Amino acid sequence: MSESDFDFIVIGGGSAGYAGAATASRLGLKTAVIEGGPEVGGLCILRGCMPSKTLLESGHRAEEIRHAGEFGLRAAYQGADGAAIRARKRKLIGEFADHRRGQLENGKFDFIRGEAAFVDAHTVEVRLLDGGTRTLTARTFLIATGSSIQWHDIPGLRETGCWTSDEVLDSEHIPASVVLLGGGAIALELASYYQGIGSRVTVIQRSEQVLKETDADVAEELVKALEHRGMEICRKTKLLRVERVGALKRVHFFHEGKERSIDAEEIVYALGRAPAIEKLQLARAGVKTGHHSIAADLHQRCGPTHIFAAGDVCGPVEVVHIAIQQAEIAARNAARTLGHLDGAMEKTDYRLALFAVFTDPQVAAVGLTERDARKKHKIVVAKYPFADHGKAMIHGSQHGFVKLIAERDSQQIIGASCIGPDAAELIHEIVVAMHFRATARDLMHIPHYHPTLSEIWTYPAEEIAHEINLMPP
Ligand SMILES: Cc1cc2nc3c(=O)[nH]c(=O)nc-3n(C[C@H](O)[C@H](O)[C@H](O)COP(=O)(O)OP(=O)(O)OC[C@H]3O[C@@H](n4cnc5c(N)ncnc54)[C@H](O)[C@@H]3O)c2cc1C
Ligand SMILES: NC(=O)c1ccc[n+]([C@@H]2O[C@H](COP(=O)([O-])OP(=O)(O)OC[C@H]3O[C@@H](n4cnc5c(N)ncnc54)[C@H](O)[C@@H]3O)[C@@H](O)[C@H]2O)c1
Repeated sequence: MSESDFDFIVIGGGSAGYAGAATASRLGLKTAVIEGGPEVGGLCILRGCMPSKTLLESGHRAEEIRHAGEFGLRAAYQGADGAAIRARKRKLIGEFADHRRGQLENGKFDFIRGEAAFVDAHTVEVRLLDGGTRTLTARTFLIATGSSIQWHDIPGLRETGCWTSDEVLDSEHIPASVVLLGGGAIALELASYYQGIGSRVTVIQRSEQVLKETDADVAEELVKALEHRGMEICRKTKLLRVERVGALKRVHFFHEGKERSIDAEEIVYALGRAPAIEKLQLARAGVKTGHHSIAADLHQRCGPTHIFAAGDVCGPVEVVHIAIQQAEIAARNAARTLGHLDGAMEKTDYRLALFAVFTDPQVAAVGLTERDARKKHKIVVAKYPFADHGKAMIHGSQHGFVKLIAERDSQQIIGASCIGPDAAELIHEIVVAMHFRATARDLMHIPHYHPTLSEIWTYPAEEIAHEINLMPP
């Protein structure tokens, strides 16, 4: 059966897909969302941000209990109850997923459960989850199919078995020892959780720097802080093979010029994710792909002018707020293409790109890294350590710093990083400042309550203002 006449079909009902559909239907576009997963909710809710942050909260609280003595309190950490941690996670995720299902089924657009593939540039065929197929046509499309785990060939891994973030997030068993493969956000957040609740944790990262998205000094400080908590982080490694040895799993790798091996109860594979495009038959629609990903332009178009993409499926940054921003822009640009909205086509603006990692301590950054800023601008950079900041000292924080980057001529803040307590919250002050194109001097003059963690930003702001010679003598 062929049905016609959608203005906007969204493939994928995750964060990007829902945001795109909600925007399009508000603009009066006849919209359908096609969701092919067995569960409704998308990665963020079901197996990404929300479950991982729920677990991390338990790890963080365990760490606080361990430090109770420092604050004059008698408390002893007696271990974690994996079943209770999972039950809390399942309850919260169930509520978030129910809410998302309600939003998708509220009748503002058609919500179709099935897996879509292009037949041609205006037609998709949907293999319905409850059997049969449907053929749908539309004048514009949004591809928002997200990502899946990218498997690298590591000898012995398949036979030995391993966990991915999916298993970690839904297991009631807490392994006594864990080896995490990879040094990205997923590996380090899960490592931080396990370290917190008391597992012995080793991280094996290929290159020298963990968290490639950040500056080297930030990544280095994170390694120092995590190692201080007792974690082993091996960098500049080459994975060789994996095998089972009795009840344990053994990872062989090159490190510091020699072959080493580490035994652990479980291996957690976190070597990256890849765009989920293999089932979409993109060539039939003329969609541009590059290096196994969809090549979307700043209008979120990906080849044909009526096909847009948003979220993990196209990158360049695989985080939720960017997925939502791209999808909303794509929906508005689709409405413009169809004459439902006036004005020039919008472009996605990455000036305020944000990144946060919820390790203990947290890492967060906005705008340009120092590495990229140096390539493009004349800059002034200032840092201030939490170890020298009154409220952070009261807080018991020993590690971390804030870093502010300003463009020398315009004096505008063009980037910032923070590693330390509540970094993912603290960074938002700089997001707002950068949104209004504030200078370091503006930031220095904005009132900050004392004593707060937030007032730490005024120190690098003051240093930059001095250095740019804006301060009165
Ligand atoms: C462990 C983990 C922790 C994370 N933590 C954070 C965090 O703290 N903060 C943050 O910002 N980001 C985090 N992320 C990343 C974040 O989850 C993703 O960037 C975001 O969820 C991507 O949204 P999306 O809409 O692009 O994709 P998804 O939410 O994956 O949605 C894609 C949807 O498309 C469906 N689909 C796929 N193919 C088809 C098809 N052919 N037909 C129909 N439907 C299809 C899928 O079933 C899925 O529901 C984390 C990721 C992981 C794995
Ligand atoms: N807090 C957050 O916002 C958050 C949390 C989790 C995930 N995410 C998103 O999910 C996506 C996937 O995260 P990820 O951590 O899986 O991927 P990633 O690509 O960020 O990290 C993978 C890491 O594995 C390393 N690696 C690759 N091959 C290796 C090998 N053979 N040996 C050792 N190390 C190797 C890489 O150098 C890299 O550090 C990211 O894009 C991230 O943005 C975001």
